Amino acid sequence: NDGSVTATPVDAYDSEYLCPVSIDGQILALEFDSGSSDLWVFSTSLPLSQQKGHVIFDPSKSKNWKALSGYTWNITYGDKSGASGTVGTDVVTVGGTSVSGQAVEIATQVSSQFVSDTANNGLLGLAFSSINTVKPQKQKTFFDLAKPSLSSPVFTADLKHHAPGTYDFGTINSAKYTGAITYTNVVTSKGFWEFTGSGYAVGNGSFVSSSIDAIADTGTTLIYLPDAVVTAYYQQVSGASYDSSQGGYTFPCSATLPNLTLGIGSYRAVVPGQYINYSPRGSKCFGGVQSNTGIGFSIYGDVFLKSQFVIFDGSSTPRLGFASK
Ligand SMILES: O[C@H](COCc1ccccc1F)CN1CCCC1
Repeated sequence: NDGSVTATPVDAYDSEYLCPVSIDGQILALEFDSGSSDLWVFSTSLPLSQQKGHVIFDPSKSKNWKALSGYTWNITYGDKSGASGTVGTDVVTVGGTSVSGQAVEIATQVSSQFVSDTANNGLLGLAFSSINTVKPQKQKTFFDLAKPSLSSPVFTADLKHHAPGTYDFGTINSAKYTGAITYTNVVTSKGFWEFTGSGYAVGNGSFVSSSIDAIADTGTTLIYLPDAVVTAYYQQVSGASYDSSQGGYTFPCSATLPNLTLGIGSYRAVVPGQYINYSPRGSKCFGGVQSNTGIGFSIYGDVFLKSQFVIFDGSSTPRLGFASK
């Protein structure tokens, strides 16, 4: 049974998007993350100080809860945030899509970034199950468990700028995009939705062909690209500079930002310049495009994804589809 769920920006900067998820009737707002593969929740097993302000899952109140004795999980994300705990299974419903036997990872410890982000009550991972962190046996993602019941083994992301969007499971809603969908192959060896971009253009400048190894990551806020692209971009922004104290490129908040075009095959995905004015930071504004140095690949995060209609095709040959909207 196909489903559709609203993805609501957590703040005025679209720093993350949260979706309501039902765990045997207990509804929590979770961050859908195509860059990881664990479904974990704030729980009654956390210290009270870490529970404060969050919606808490209480397994003792769930009729369908089955503890997995001796199973544990421990995850560290790219931004060094993390969480860990124990595991059970339960019935998990997202929009109209319900799965039973879903591994629900109960947090017994979460890092300070999660404690302070009180709108976020956990994550629903949508990357490949190969990178699920549960031991002694890794567990399947919601998408993997839902696939057999979906009309087609896909989910789509229609995130929006400063507005609620949707994740759909099982169907590609042609009312949500314009023109043709361009598909590109995915490499799953790192467990991510990883693909090769074909190049970039800054503003009305000419397109530069170059292979960009990237992942499509709904759990990452910004776009992280090779230095050559990032310097070329901010050269077109008057007053822009790399500010090591802020950890990235900043510019005067009054600056006019050029569009950034990112190639996917022959398709040209246009990120509006205004999406790249991410947020005020100190006396300047912080850029939505930053360097991928230290990450090992590029990340097409929410600043990019919200400019597109994106198909995550989980068929036997996984691929990503992109269309304008
Ligand atoms: O940790 C991510 C952002 O990390 C970016 C990233 C992704 C993949 C590899 C290396 C990286 F730096 C954001 N969190 C994910 C879940 C909560 C927020």
